[in-house]
Amino acid sequence: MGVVRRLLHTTRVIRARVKGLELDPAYQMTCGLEIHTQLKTRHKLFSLSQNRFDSTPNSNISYFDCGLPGTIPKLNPEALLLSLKAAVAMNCEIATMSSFDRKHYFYPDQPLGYQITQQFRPIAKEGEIVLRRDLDGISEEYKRIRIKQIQLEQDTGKTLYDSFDGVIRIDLNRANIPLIEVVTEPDFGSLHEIKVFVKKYQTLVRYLNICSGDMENGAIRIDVNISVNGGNRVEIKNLGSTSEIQAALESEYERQVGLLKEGESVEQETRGLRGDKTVRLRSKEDALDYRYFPDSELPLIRLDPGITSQIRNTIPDLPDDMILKLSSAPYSLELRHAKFLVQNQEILDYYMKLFDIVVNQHGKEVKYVNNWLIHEYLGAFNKLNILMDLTFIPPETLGNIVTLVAEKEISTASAKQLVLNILSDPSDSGVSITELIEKYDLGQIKGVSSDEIDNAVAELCSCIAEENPDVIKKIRKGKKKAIKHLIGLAMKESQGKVDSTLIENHFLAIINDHKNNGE
Ligand SMILES: Nc1ncnc2c1ncn2[C@@H]1O[C@H](COP(=O)(O)OP(=O)(O)OP(=O)(O)O)[C@@H](O)[C@H]1O
Ligand SMILES: [Mg+2]
Ligand SMILES: [Mg+2]
Repeated sequence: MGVVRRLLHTTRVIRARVKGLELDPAYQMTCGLEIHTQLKTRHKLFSLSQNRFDSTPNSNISYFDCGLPGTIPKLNPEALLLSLKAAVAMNCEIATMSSFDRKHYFYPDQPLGYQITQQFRPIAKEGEIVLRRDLDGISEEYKRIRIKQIQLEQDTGKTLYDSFDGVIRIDLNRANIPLIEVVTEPDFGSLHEIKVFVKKYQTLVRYLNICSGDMENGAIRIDVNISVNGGNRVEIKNLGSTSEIQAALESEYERQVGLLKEGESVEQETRGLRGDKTVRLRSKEDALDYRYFPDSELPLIRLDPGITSQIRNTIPDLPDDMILKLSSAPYSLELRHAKFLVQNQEILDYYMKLFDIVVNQHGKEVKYVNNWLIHEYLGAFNKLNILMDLTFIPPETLGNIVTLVAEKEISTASAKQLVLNILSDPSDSGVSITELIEKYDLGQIKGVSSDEIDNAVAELCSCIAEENPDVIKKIRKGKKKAIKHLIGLAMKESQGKVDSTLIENHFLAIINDHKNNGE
């Protein structure tokens, strides 16, 4: 449902998102991001516990996740593979030799007393994500956001502060879930660029099946670093939505500009977002404070020098290439629809199958595929207010229906009705289309000559026109869209069995006639 709403209201949502932080040209803002991304593996990073976010607290843990002495980490190769896919997709240089380090700090949800991460030799560095005016709506033609590095690391557990009457509880289900931390260079100059980047990053990781991409359950969490006019950077930790990023940037930019206007300097520190204001958590630790040192229990990761091209062969066209491909021939989708499909893999797969059936196998025009999938089928879920589930009408069945429409075996109105009927009555799902057409009496009128149909439609249309003189007047005065109302009435009377273009032509003739008569 959500996706359909998102599609049908795209322009409105984008407009709402663009407004925000107003920058003072005398105070230039510079930002960089650290993006913690949970990898979609079956198991955790260094143990065999399951990687899921929806279990009862402390039910998905092993001795290693709890930090019990004597347990030893073993790297999950699936996590390594996903981090490499991310690296290749961001055009990074993959390290043929990387290693793990311990980052020491005390926190109750991190029982080992350190986090295993990659401080000295990360898995990948020096990549980029390119923002584009045509696809991302930025003001410059291209804007390159450099990726400084990608490191593979463990997530921590969760400290639960609320709901226990002043008692703090710890849930270790999240401890040791694999993450990549993607660190950008400080290349962002506006909130809009950050929002566009985050959206693009989310699409990329979802599309490659690296991460669920859901910010609402913490699969992506972002630290924003911000400085003004070359001053110290302040890091705002753990932002879980674009609106939190917006609030953090607005509040922090205003705070730093305020300090500079008073002639004071900005201290390098770590802050958090409370409500819509940033608050100080601590002064920024130096690498020294963490006592980083190599993890002696984990061997080096050595990779074949040909690894980049091997991984590249396993990943499909990247989202931008796919969007460009879908918005040109033979697919010819509107740009916003192409983007929507790339953001929703399941619908994209469905589209490709439907395209194959309707265009390749039955030789019909692509407009039938584009219109029937996006407006009619997806729109029908919206209309009936039911959760989107593409299995209701498999692509083969919708392909059949669409082909029948293209061949004028059934009218558009009948086919729309058929789609709605199948969605409203799931027992129809298994029944053949021919039987359904019969069951609902939706076929075109057979055994009657086209002249006879034409005469009947002419009569019907003039009756309707006579009963609705106000509408006819409106149309004559230039409100051309009002003709839809008349067509709707005629379709209803004819139970959708007559082609709507035929009805429209008759009404146009009547309207012109009225005009000619000077009425
Ligand atoms: N002058 C600056 N203004 C704003 N952001 C900056 C500036 N210089 C660096 N940054 C950003 O600060 C971030 C530094 O992240 P990095 O992970 O390298 O170090 P860290 O924050 O010290 O480490 P961690 O928080 O992981 O312990 C990057 O996103 C980078 O783009
Ligand atoms: Mg970092
Ligand atoms: Mg940081």
